This record gives sequence, structure tokens and C-alpha cells, in this order.
Amino acid sequence: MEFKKTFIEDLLVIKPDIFPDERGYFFESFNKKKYEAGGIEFQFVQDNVSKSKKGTVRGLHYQVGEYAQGKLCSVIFGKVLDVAVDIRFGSPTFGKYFSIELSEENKFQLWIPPGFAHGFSVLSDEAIFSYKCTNFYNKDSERSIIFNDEDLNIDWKVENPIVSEKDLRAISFKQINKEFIYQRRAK
Ligand SMILES: Cc1cn([C@H]2C[C@H](O)[C@@H](COP(=O)(O)OP(=O)(O)O[C@H]3O[C@H](C)C(=O)[C@H](O)[C@H]3O)O2)c(=O)[nH]c1=O
Repeated sequence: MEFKKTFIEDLLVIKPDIFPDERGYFFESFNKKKYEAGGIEFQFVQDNVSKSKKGTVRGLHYQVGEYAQGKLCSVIFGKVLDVAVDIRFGSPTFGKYFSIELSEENKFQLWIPPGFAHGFSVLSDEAIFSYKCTNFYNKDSERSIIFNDEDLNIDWKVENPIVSEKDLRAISFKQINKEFIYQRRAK
């Protein structure tokens, strides 16, 4: 099992150990002791699953203040481009994003700590996205940034994206500065 750092501090790509045999394969998708040793020292309290068709873009979403969520993201079926935007006040990579393909085939996971906006686009015909959260859903603290924000300039790698009405009404990245989100803890 490998925990790979990215150019954004605390954002990790996890490559699980896979055990293939004539029946198929097995891998541990989460192990408290191993993931804590890998640097993920949060407790998970809620698991989410969503299924989306090709070209869907869900996000960019985050929860503010005490309801900020860390997310351990994986793809059970299909392929997505997973995107995390650093919106931690005080972070040297504030406003920068990291993207990676997560798929049933590569079995990679993305650990997104609290203080990030998260979204993904669906690259396969269908995708089932599964993620563990370090905090409960709290509708009143949920915020969205428009997926095609010109300052973030994210390449979602999909044409004519399918986006929810809610997400189409999201604010721009410039507008989020007016609201406290999450203070990155100095190491
Ligand atoms: C997130 C969430 C939603 N809901 C309900 C609220 C709506 O009635 C329905 C669909 O919610 P929404 O359209 O916000 O679902 P997504 O667009 O997949 O949102 C998620 O997608 C991005 C990529 C994320 O990272 C967030 O976890 C989350 O915001 O599920 C719940 O009951 N519990 C929940 O935790």
C-alpha cells in the first residue's frame, strides 16, 4: 500500500495492495491503522455513493466551518477525473487544484483533507463513486463553486458537461474570500 504525496500538502494519492487470483481480485479499501500510519489521522463518520453517467460533473462542493469534511474518494465502477481545490486560508497552494483519474481499473484513492472544494467528471459510460467523510452532511454549511470558474480554469476532460441546477447556480472562486472556510493548521 502506497501513500503518495502531491504538490498540495496533505493531499494524498493512495495505491492499495491488490491480490488477484483466478476468481478476480481482493484489496483492503480502508484500514484504520494503515491509513493513520499513512498520514490520515481523521475518523470517518459517513460513507456516500453516487452513480453518474458519462459527461456528468458533480461539484465543486465543500462544507464550511465546524462541518468541513475530509473525503477518502474511490471509484467502484467506471472512471472519473477527481478534482480537489485547496481553499484553506493560509495555504501556500490556496486556489490551486490537483486532478487524477480514479477508476475501477487503477483502484487509486484520493485523500482530500478538510478545507478543499471537491468535484469529479465522469469519463466512462457510467461511474459509481464511493467516498468516506470525516464529518456529517450539513445542508446549511454546504457551499459550491461554479465548476467552470475562469480563475480555477479546471480541465474536466468532458464535452458538454451534465451539471445539476444547483451546481449551475454556484458562486465564483473570487466570491468565496468573503467567508471563512478552513484554517490550515501550521505544521
Ligand atoms: C452530499 C449529500 C447529499 N444528500 C442529499 C441532498 C440531495 O437531496 C441529494 C443529492 O445531493 P447533491 O446533488 O448535493 O449530490 P452531489 O452533487 O453528488 O454532491 C456531492 O458531490 C460532491 C462531489 C461532493 O464532494 C460532496 O460530497 C457532495 O456535495 O442527496 C444527502 O442526503 N447527504 C449528503 O451527504
